[in-house]
Amino acid sequence: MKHDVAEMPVDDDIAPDEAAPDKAPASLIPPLGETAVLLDIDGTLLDFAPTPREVWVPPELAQTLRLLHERTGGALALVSGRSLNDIDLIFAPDLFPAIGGHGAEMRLHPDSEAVAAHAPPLDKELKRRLAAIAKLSPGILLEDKGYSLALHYRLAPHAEKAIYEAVSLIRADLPNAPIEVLPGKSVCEIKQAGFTKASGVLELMTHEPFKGRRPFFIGDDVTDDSVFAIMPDYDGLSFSVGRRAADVAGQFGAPSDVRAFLAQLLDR
Ligand SMILES: O=P(O)(O)OC[C@H]1O[C@H](O[C@H]2O[C@H](CO)[C@@H](O)[C@H](O)[C@H]2O)[C@H](O)[C@@H](O)[C@@H]1O
Repeated sequence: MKHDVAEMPVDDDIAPDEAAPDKAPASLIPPLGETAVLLDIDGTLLDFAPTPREVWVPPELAQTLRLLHERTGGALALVSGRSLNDIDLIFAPDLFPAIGGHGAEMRLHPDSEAVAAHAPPLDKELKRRLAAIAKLSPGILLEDKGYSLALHYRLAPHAEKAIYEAVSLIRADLPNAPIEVLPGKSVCEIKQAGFTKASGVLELMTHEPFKGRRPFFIGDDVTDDSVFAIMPDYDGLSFSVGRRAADVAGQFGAPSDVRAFLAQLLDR
């Protein structure tokens, strides 16, 4: 069966575009007191790991994020497909402002509760049917975020086609269900419709301390494209990682380059 273009999985081994600069000059970024720093997590700040729980936050990165958060007056946010709960476990003991679940959740200050939970949980019966897809092969991992379910196949790459076919069949049975399929890097995620990372950022930017600042966003995945597209609305900038995306001011080769760039912003 042919995948819908919008549902095609994403290759995370795409070679960086040789014609594009492989680094973003720190001089493009306004002084930190005027900037909002918006950062995707997996594949941008952190190297990919075989499973979602195996990622590692280098201590130098944690320190860089703490200092950037402080020097921007709190205007640093993680913008992730992960749930807020998961983000907090990964970066523990640090807490940062964050948009989680591709825009389903948002927290403006490290010590505040989530101010927006835009998504109801996925229908239980639907979730059961989707979860059964994991039985197609050993190595397929389920990640349940409540408002979405992710089927990870990094450990079972041969199962990619079968997963997308099984998801398509379930969707065909439920043409009116308010859900969408989000292809990611070695993951197929089925989420409630009606929110994206961009809708999360649009809301975030209406609140202090983000309001009125010039943001920059760094991301690697197709789910980050929606945020790249809205940065010009704020006179902001976007940078991609590992690929040349539309609307970006530059690109990084790998997460290690992003980490070095962020540290460099503190030295100016
Ligand atoms: O928006 P992001 O912060 O980039 O999050 C995207 C997804 O990241 C996680 O999955 C990905 O990273 C895992 C760890 O490296 C990797 O094993 C997996 O193959 C990747 O798809 C996370 O588990 C998802 O919930 C996020 O949506």
